[in-house]
Amino acid sequence: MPSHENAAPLLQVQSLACRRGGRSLFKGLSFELHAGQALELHGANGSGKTSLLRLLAGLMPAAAGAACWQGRPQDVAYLGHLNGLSPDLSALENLRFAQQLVGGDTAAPVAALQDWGMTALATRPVRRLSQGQQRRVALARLGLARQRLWLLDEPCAGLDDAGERLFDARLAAHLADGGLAVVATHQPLRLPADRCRALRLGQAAAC
Ligand SMILES: Nc1ncnc2c1ncn2[C@@H]1O[C@H](COP(=O)(O)OP(=O)(O)OP(=O)(O)O)[C@@H](O)[C@H]1O
Repeated sequence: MPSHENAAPLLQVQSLACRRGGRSLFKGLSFELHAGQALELHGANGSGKTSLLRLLAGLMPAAAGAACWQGRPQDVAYLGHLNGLSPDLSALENLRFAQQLVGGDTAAPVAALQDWGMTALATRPVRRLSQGQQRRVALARLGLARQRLWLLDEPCAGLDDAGERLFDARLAAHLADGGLAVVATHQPLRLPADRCRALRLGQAAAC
């Protein structure tokens, strides 16, 4: 990263190994990420992208090696395949609940839903939103806590073209603000080359 290249990396992964179901998914995995950088994770179904994100989020233990985050633990946001929204609450109620947990600007949930083109649907129960609309709500919530490290699993799943462009803009702004991201994706991220690196995990689709 131009302005952060000489700074110490904020995320350091050293010789990381992961086993699931008695099988080795990867081992000897090492990389570093600086402020303003994203790492895109590629690989076949079952190659271990979600597992790596869960390791980085501290949701499962590594078989060997270490992932060291230099920031505060609460500065890490994980968005998995599931959106983690309360289906009986509206989009706005979900975001207001999330905002109350972190404090800060009480107007932010309304603004976040507006940013994601969800104003007209803000008061509809989440269970009555489409998959793509629910993903938009989850991504709108992601920006509320202003966590520095984003761990995202197929963030654009279900999004239409306009939604993907919104995601591109939000991710670029997050990185420009000194944030970091590790993103499992089957599509290349549309980021400037100096912002983004790629890592491909081993083949495992039929394992
Ligand atoms: N709870 C579990 N217990 C045991 N093995 C699991 C569990 N969850 C996943 N696995 C196995 O771990 C391997 C890696 O799964 P993972 O979800 O990390 O892959 P992925 O690269 O994210 O796949 P996809 O592209 O399909 O989302 C798979 O072979 C899967 O069968």
